[in-house]
Amino acid sequence: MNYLLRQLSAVRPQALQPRLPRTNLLTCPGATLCPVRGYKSLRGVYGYKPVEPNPFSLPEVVIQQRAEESNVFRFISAYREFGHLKANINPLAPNTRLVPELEPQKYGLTSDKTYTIKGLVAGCEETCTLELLQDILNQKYCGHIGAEFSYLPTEEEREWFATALETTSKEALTTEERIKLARDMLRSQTFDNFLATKFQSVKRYGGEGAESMVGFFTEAFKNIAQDGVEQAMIAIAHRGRLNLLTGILQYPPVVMFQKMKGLPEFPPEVKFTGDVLSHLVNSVDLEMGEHTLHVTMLPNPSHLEAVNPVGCGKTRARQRSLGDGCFSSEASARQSDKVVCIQVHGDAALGGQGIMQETLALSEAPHFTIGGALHISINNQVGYTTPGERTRSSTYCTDIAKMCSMPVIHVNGDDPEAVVKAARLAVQYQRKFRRDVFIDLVCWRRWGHNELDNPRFTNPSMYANIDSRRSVPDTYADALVSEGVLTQGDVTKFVNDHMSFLAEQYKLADSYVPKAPHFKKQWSGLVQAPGSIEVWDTGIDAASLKYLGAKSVHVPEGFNMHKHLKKTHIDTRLQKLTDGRGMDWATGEALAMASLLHQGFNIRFCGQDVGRGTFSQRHCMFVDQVSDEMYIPLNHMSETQTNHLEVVNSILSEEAVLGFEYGFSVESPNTLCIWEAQFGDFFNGAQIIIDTFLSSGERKWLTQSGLVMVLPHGYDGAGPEHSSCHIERFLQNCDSSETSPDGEDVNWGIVNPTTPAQYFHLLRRQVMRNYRKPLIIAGPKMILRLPAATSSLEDMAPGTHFLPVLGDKSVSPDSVRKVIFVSGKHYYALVSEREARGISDTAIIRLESLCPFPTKEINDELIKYKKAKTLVWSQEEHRNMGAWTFVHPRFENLCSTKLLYAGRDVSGVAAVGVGQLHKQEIQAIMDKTFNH
Ligand SMILES: Cc1ncc(C[n+]2csc(CCOP(=O)(O)OP(=O)(O)O)c2C)c(N)n1
Repeated sequence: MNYLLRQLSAVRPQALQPRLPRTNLLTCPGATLCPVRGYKSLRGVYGYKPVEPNPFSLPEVVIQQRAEESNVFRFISAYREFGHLKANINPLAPNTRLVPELEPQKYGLTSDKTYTIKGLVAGCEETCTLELLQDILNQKYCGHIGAEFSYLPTEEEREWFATALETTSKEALTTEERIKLARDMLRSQTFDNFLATKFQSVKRYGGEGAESMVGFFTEAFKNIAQDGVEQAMIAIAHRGRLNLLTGILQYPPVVMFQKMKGLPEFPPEVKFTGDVLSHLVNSVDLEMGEHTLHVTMLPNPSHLEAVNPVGCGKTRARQRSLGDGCFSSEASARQSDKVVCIQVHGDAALGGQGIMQETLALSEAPHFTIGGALHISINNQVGYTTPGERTRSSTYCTDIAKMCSMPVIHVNGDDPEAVVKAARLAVQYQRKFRRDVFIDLVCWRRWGHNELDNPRFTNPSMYANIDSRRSVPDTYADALVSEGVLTQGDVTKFVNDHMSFLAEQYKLADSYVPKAPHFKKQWSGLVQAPGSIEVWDTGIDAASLKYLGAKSVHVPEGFNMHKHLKKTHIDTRLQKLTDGRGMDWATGEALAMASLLHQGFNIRFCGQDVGRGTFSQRHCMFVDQVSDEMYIPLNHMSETQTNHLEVVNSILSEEAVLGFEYGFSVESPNTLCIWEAQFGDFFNGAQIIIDTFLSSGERKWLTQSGLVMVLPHGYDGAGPEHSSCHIERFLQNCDSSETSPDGEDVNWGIVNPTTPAQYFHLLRRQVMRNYRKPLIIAGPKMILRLPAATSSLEDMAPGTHFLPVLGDKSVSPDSVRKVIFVSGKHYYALVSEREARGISDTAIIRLESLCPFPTKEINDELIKYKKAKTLVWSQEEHRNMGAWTFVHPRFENLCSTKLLYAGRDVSGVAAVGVGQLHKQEIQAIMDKTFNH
């Protein structure tokens, strides 16, 4: 067996050395508390941009002009609100819609008069006729750009948007910009054509019909870089992804080609399973004139829109690491606004996937805000085979944006210059107001869902129309040629040059050797997890723990503490720390967090109501009972504290929030990221994130995450829901072997700890190891305060660590005839029952770790009980649930042990909803366990 005991001092990599040496902890004066900063801690402002009094007011002269021409202004306002309905944004059909709100007679305007529009429409000084006014407004509001902004939350935003939109329509692109636009689109088209010839059976989800999206990207990159943004984070699905990667993000086509030939993207020495072509990524520095913009494209799963909250979480983590202080925060952990998240949607996915509702709901919520994202919907008016109008109930695929009053700019994708202008406008808005903004790029799709798919079976007339169309790049190039901006020779050269480049790359594909992944920047010092089992010393001396524990409940003078909390939480904790024993779960957790903060790690603890704790157990933040101010003691441990606990009482979402936390964790390996479900079973709302990122991300993309999921679990009569965290589903989703002992290189850890000290060690180990693995913790409910489930400071002392198996010290091995194996809080029920039945020949052994499966530790226990005749697995879950189906084959194969089963029968429901039945079932489990 490959089993290795590692001492922390011997193996802790240099890069992860705590910034405060351990000796600092030892010299902390356990009894005296350092003075703390003032606690005016900006309730609800943590992570927000500073709220300033809105200085905006319309100039007097404008108010007067509007008053004088109030009917004209009402008419103009109608265009601002409804003009988009008349705009020519659909390249496949002219807009013939009648918009009654835009009829001038409704505003008392007639053709026989002239009207003063000075000050009412940007850039217009004229006095004009109704017809001229209509022309001006139609041109500004109903051309190839139509925008929705009348619902923006402030007058300043609405006024700004109207002026910006009215001005945008006038701005022309420079000759240089136009040539670049033509060249970029021709390259995109050439890339698609090249693949169509060389890889006819490859699904590339090409950009044909949507090539003007490259205009959006280049313009957005240029504009944000000019505004001082240093990085862009792109969350994108399949459509046009490869074009973007090779065309703009400098992804070497050779790597893509070798992948298309079926070869792996990583070298053979790394443990990985790889991913499909349409999920490839790149991270690159783009030179944008005087500015450099670092652009990162995230790996994504096929599950559409799932990547968006992940992109937001990763963006926030990067903003935190760059912290230049744009966003203020509770404990002076600062957040930069130098990173912009760009989310690329499909129209059907955007209209249908609920995760977008959740993601947008995060956009301005404390602890989640990233200063506004740029969104673009590649609206090709069809989803797979389903025509656009059947993919939603709303007018536009972007209507979800209105949920959070975000502006939407609809643009005709056949007009690439309009797309560039739309991008400019979107960036200007995002930079000015740091809010999300959407572009709806209305375009079409040349082929089926992929290039092997025939779209004409289901959308014949649409495709008759599309088949008759010349491509957007060709049409645009033709226009520039006819205007004399380009020659036909220039166009041919653009195409040929790119074709030659691709052909060269193609030749290199067979001899290309994939590069070994390496851990860079914040990942330096980390490695892939070893194939053996390691033990990390995560203990801390008692004096330091007492000091830190006292800090965890310390509030400044003058803080109005809730009286009950003072008695039951603070005084009790202080007393237990003094005694050195009786530590409850929340104390173990607080000690783990305090020590990690002290040792140079940040912590982000997220979930619904985590600050107080669902079971009113945690109280890692206190609220002043007079002022409502929030105070987090662990952020005020000393004057010089540099690391922080971000207590994230999240919105009521599981999927987007977990995605966000995953994104944060992959960006920030030295932050302990914890997501706690309100009750364990609520994780199922986030199943897509769990399956496609958390459990599989490292295997697919070599991306490590140390995210901890705490899932309160346990049968306590609470009914079908709230009882089970369905640990069987996590076990089914792990790659622990049934036939050979696991190493640390399993895809994730799954544990069911039964003491605060075990939990303490797990949390500490999570960031102290030199690799990251997601950790699933079946968390406590009733044992949060169970006297039998407490720990002493000795259990956390130097030299101690997480124990994958807890043996039974209460029995003498020679007298044992039966061994019961159990995992989780059911242990305490078994111990009570054994006592009640007066049994003395039965040992009860706890499996605290399920994955990696603790083969060695189980065998070590089994060896002690040579006279045992009966070996039982006892669980409170149903037979088809809990850990039974997982442990059963492993006990047989790895421990040569046949176990009897004692637990609930199979069921399709997690737990009964009738108290009497619940009790009967428990009795039956106890009888089976002890009578076997
Ligand atoms: C959550 C989810 N459901 C179903 C699918 C299967 N699927 C792949 S692409 C697609 C259509 C997407 O349409 P749209 O969002 O308009 O993007 P487009 O492919 O047209 O660019 C569907 C249904 C998926 N990938 N993800």
